[in-house]
Amino acid sequence: RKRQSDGGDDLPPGWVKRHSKSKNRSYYFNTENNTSSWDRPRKDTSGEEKKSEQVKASHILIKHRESRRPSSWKEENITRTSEEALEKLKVIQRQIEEEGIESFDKIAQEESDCSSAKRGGDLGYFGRGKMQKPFEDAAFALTVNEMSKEIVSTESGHHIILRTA
Ligand SMILES: Cn1nc(-c2ccccc2)cc1C(=O)N[C@H](Cc1nc2ccccc2[nH]1)C(=O)O
Repeated sequence: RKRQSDGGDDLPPGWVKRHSKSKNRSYYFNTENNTSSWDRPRKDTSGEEKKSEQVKASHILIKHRESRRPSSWKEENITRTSEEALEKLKVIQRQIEEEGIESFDKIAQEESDCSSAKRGGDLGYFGRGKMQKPFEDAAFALTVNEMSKEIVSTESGHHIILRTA
């Protein structure tokens, strides 16, 4: 039997690449339903098997001088350093841990440098591919009503995240 030259690693499940002696060319055979095709079957890219899952999250963002946009509703020109922003967010995080998760909304309104502050930091629902990757990965790793233990850093600054749905 001919070894699969391409390893068949990007063929959909069940499909193997074979060689037709009579036609002297490759063809594809599906060992699950015994169908064959001259054309290489494509992986299902409709994404139906990809989870179209969404999460809902709120966050508190503290920006710094190297933030992508070092300005916010709170401060026209943000000059604190990244380290100072981190320290400021750690204090906020401890305050929420002491006061309880229900204080997140109020504290976000007062402290967050994101324009979502006016909504208690609520960003609404989002799927993968929408937010900056470190933020997305952290948000999708949380369970509902869980607040990120680690501070998450993106090009916008430093965040704490609360997943709400
Ligand atoms: C993603 N997003 N949603 C809102 C928002 C949502 C609801 C109501 C008002 C604003 C603001 C933003 C946004 O990007 N804000 C940026 C800051 C920022 N950068 C982020 C990176 C990841 C997640 C949220 C983030 N927010 C800004 O104000 O400079």
